[in-house]
Formats: sequence, structure tokens, C-alpha cells
Amino acid sequence: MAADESLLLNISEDWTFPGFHRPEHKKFSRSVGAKERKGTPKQAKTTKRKFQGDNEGPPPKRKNEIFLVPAKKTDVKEVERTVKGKPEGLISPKKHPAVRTNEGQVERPFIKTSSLFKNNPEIPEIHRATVKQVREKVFTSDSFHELGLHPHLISTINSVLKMASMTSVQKQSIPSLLEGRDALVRSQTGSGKTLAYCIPVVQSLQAMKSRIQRSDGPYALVLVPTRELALQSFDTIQKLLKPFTWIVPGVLMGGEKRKSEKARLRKGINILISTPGRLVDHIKSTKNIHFRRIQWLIIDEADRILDLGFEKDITVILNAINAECEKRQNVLLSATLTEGVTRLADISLHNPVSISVSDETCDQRTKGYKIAGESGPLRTSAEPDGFAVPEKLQQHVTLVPSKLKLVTLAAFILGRCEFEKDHKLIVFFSSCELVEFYYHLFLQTLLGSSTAPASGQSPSASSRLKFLRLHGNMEQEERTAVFQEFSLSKSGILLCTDVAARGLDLPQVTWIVQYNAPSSPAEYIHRIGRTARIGCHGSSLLILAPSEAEYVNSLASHKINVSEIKMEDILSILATDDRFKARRWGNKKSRSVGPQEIRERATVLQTAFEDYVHASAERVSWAKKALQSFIRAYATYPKDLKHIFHVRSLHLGHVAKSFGLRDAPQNLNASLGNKRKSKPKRPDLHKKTQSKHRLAEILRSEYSSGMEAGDAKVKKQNKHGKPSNHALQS
Ligand SMILES: Nc1ncnc2c1ncn2[C@@H]1O[C@H](COP(=O)(O)OP(=O)(O)OP(=O)(O)O)[C@@H](O)[C@H]1O
Repeated sequence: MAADESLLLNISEDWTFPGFHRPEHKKFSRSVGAKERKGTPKQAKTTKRKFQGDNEGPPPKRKNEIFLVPAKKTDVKEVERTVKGKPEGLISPKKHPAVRTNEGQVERPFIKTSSLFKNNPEIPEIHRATVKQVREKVFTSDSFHELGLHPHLISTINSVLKMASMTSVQKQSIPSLLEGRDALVRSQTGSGKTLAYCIPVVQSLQAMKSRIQRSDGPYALVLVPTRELALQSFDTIQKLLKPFTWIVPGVLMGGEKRKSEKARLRKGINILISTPGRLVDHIKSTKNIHFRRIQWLIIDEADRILDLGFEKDITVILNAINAECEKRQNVLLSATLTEGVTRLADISLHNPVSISVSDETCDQRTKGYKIAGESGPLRTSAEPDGFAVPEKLQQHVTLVPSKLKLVTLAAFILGRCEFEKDHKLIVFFSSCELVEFYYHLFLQTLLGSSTAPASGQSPSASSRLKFLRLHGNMEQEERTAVFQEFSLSKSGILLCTDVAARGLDLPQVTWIVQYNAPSSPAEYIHRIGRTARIGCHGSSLLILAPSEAEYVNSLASHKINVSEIKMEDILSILATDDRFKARRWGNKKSRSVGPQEIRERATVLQTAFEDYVHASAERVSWAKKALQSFIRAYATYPKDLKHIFHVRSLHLGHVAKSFGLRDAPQNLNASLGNKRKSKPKRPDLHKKTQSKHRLAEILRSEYSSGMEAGDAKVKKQNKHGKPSNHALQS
């Protein structure tokens, strides 16, 4: 199936000197009408007629090597040469054989580039009622001194963690937990839930009459869904334990050799932080693990742990603990309390206190949500019926036809990270394959590859563009390195799956971009919650296709308000970068750039992506596999979102463009048909336990314990930043 009819542009001559001045540019007006959105038909036709004769047949063949024109200082002569013929810049399409005309001008053959702006679906107006968002006050004016903690613990909080006053959730939770109560704790993302449980655990363990010995084994067990979160929680506990050196924390998270974990278990870990899968592995295979002295069981991101089908693992863990110790304190935490958490609470909490921070419930500790029976339902009537979103988080949505999705994302990244300072972006995708694909595509095209050092940084003018990626198919060593690098970095772009959606506290993230919509409003909340933490400012952008516009209403029904950014406004950033200038607009730098030229610049950018992908059969096959992975993930939206996200509503030819493919792969439908027989499911909270177990299998690659045999992992990126062999095969 052809992607679309073609607009023919003299792309290879479109490249000019990549100056970084910011010419005045005209933004697309918000009132761009449907007619204008579709392009100016007359102009497009003229362009087509003009160039058609020169370009029958496929684009010229290219070598397999990565194209790149390294940025270097250029003198005036060099600039002139560049303007006349050779493309130079961060994105540099393959060079085509030059032809000299009578006038001595260098002419190049034309590249056939499908029109990005024709035959797109109409972008609907977003109509939704404005909802009142649930707000929570982050900080209180109360200090930690009021809690009656050990003075050394208070001074550690003040001097090591540099915290003076408690957050609302800490003020409400810590006293209850110090009283010995079980608890179900909900407060917005980035509000300090980690310390809300860590402080009481440390306070109670350091106060034990007979001093804890390392060889005693675990007194507290903390379960978290991902390895990065395990590391992060471990780090916090380790800091709190500074004055109490006899209490030993430890983390089990997979990716490490089982032998060394066993050795650490044998020596003794008093506060054990683990992912459920990894702990179950040890319960089944490690003699030295025991739970005789467990006094605390903490399940962080409790709803996620259930979503992932870890219920079976949790049952194994609870049975193992219950068999050895009867009485302990249990705490479940999450920013999103869902039906799943209530079920988990039913099986794991005893006479719990339910703590929920919101304007309505603030300062009103609601105690005594009793379990009607050992397996009866927990009543959580005080819960607000919407999710709380940090007050300083600006949420946006943009409606983008599939064909334009890739250039819109690239323009958005360039706009934030190249032309503005100190932006830290996280971009969420729906699968590991998509993350790998776009990571390498951006690295090779937006940065140019062969001079880019292994960290993904270029010495060129685009040095502000630093791409990193994180997903469950990477080697643990690299996952940890990326997590730490992005944490410490002041700027950069992290492409990731939902493995980074929960709990991660990455400082100073300014934007969250959701390139693929999340599978539930709860996941939306957690993804955007990686910014605007602990009272800071932050923004989010959800990219939806026109056919997915209804999702905005779905979010509104959970009291989530998003405001629209027009796609044209995102693309208008291309006006500030003359690397994308089409030649026919000349070299004058002072004139303003109109909508038609921005469309052509977007086409130049798209062409660079397509050139990269079509430079070899191997890359085309890689892009096809990424496309297939996208479609597979698209088929897994839960039933209640199927009317919005349905594979049938995808235009494959258009979607293919967002993978740099010029045409929709011919055999995709057939292969999708085969997949449908064993259709994987997304997490669906309303599904029965059995289906959750199946989910666990499907999502295992993202959240695996790291012990599975034959786990296909993405090998460390080679030093040229090229797709690794595995990435090409995945
Ligand atoms: N009392 C406090 N004063 C200042 N900063 C704090 C305080 N408590 C926690 N923080 C900081 O707030 C940030 C967010 O905390 P934390 O990660 O515990 O949030 P969370 O509620 O668990 O978020 P999520 O729901 O996303 O997991 C961390 O950087 C933490 O160090």
C-alpha cells in the first residue's frame, strides 16, 4: 500500500549552512482553517508538476554507511560552497550525484517524498468540559522534630537529606505507622511517600531493645516493581541509616549474579528491598533466605505490582512470610489507589488506617477502615473520584496525524533541547523495540552518528541534544548507568518505556512527552508525575492521533485537565533552524517564514529520516519490525479504551511514515493476523486474577527479575552509536 501521493522536492539542494541565529518566524496562527491545514492545493500541484519529469523511479541508491557531515568551523568560502551544493548540518541526507547545468549551477536529482500534509484526517476540535482537578498541598509547616524521632535520625534528615519540614503525606503517615498501624497510603506523585515509610521503619528498628545483628536477617521487606526504583529506595534508606551503622540494608533486583546476591543474603540483610520476581526466585532457590524476624512489609506502587500480574508472586511472598512470622506491620502505597490495591489490601492488611492527601481530606486522618472479614472488601469511601495532579504541572495535548508524528516529536525535542537551555525531557513509548528504534534514529539523524561519542553526545552545534534510553530489554549494567547519568544530568532526552513511569525521582525533569498514549489514566498520572515533583514546576505533552481525541474526555472523567497545543505551533520551531530550509526559499535570512515554508521544512526533516531508514535493506527491516511492535502494542489497550485505540482505525501507510518508511510494509497485515491469535493483553485492573497471571508473562521482559534463561538483552551500544545487531533483530 503506498503511503500517499507524492510531493516532489529538490531536497538535496535544500540544505544550507546550519546557522544558529534565530530569524523572526511567523507561527502558524491558531485559527489555521481546515483548508490551510490540508495545504495549498494549487501550490502543491505546481510543485509536483514542476519536478515530476525529473524524478520517475526510485531515489538514487545509497551506501550503507551512516551519512554524516561533521560540524566544524567554516570560513566564508566554505559556507558558500555549502550553500551552493553540499548539505551540511546535523541532519544530512545522503549525498546524491551532482549535475552541473549550463549556468554552472550544481543541480541534484530530486528525491521523491510523499506529502506529509495531504490526505491527513481532519484534526477535530477538542470539546470537553473543564473539570476541577484534585489538588493536594505538598508541604506542611511542621518540622520532623514533632514526631519524637531519635535525635540522630532528625539530624540526618535535616543535614544529610537537607529537609526541614514534613510533606502532607509524611505528616499524616509517620505518626500512624509509629503507632504500629497497618496503612494504605495515597498521595500525589512526588510528594514524599518514600520517606513516609522509610522514617518509621528506621526509627522502629534502631529503637529495638536488643540491638539488631546483621546475621539476624531481614526485619523489613520493601517490594517495588522495578529495579531502578529498588536502587532508589535503597539509596534513601542507606542515607537514613547513616547514624545506625549496625542495621544493614540490601537490594535484590536481578541483573546481578545470583551467586553474589546469595552471598549477601548469607551475610545478612536487615532491610531488604526487592522486586517481587527476584525475591520469589530466591525464595525458591536460596537456602539462606528466611523471614523469621520480619516486622515490616512495605509494598510501594502497590497497584502496579498487581497490574503486572505479580499477584502470584505476592502470594508466594506472603505465604513464605506468614509461614515464619505472624505479626508484622503492612503498608501499601501508591499515587493511584485502584480496585487492585483494595484487593491486595484485603489479603495483606489488618485493621489498616487509610491515608489520602487531598484538599478535601487534608489534615483529616481517616482511621479505622476495617476489613469486614479476612477476605472481605476494604471500604475506601473517602477516596476522591479523580486522581490528584501536582499543582504546578501544566498538562498539554496535541492532535497529530500519524504521518506527521515523527517530525512533530523531533521538532518538539529540537525546540526544547536545542534552542532552549537546561531542558530535561522524558519521552514514553509503548514498547522496548520502539524505544530502541527512535533512540538510534534520532542519534543517527538529529546528531549525526560517526562523531557522536558513546554517551550519545555530539561535539557539534547540537551538543545540547543528549539522547539516552531506558527499557526492560537492556543489560542491567547499562540500565543502571543510564538511570544515574540522567539523574545527574542537567539536560537531555530520555526515551523509555513504562519501566520509568513509576516512582523514579529524576531531578529537574522539565517535560514529559507521551508519544504513545498510556494504557490507563493511572499510568498517565504516573508518567507525568516524573516532573513537577515536590512542588516544582513541570509540563507534559500527550501526542494523540485525530482518531484518539476522545481520550481527552476519558482523562477528564478522572478529573484530569489538558490544554491543547496546536501541532503547527510545535512545527513552527523549524522556522528557527535554516538547516531545514527548502532551497526555493532562497538564502535571505531576515524574512519571516510562513506556514507553507514550515510544511516544506517539515518535509525536509521527514526526508532525512526516510533517507536514513531507506539507506539499507537492514534498516528498512528494522523499521518494519518497530512498526509491527507498535501495532502489537496498539492491539493491547484494555477493553474500556478499545473504542478509542483500535488497530482498525490505524492507517498503516500513514503510520509507516512515522517510522521513516515510505510505504506500508506489504506483509504486515498477515503477520498481524497471526499475532492476533495469541493477542497479548495490556494491564487491565478490572480483569480477573487469572488474566493477570497471563499479563505477567507478557510484561515480564519489562519488569523481569533478571533470572530468566535466554533473556534477550540489548547489548551495550557500540561506540559508533549504531544499532546493535540485536537491536536490528528485535
Ligand atoms: N519533607 C521533605 N522536604 C523536602 N523534600 C522532600 C521531603 N520529602 C521528600 N522529599 C523529596 O521529594 C522527592 C519526591 O519524593 P518521593 O520519591 O518519595 O515521592 P513519591 O510520593 O514516592 O512519588 P511517586 O508517587 O512518584 O513514587 C524526592 O526527591 C525526595 O527527596
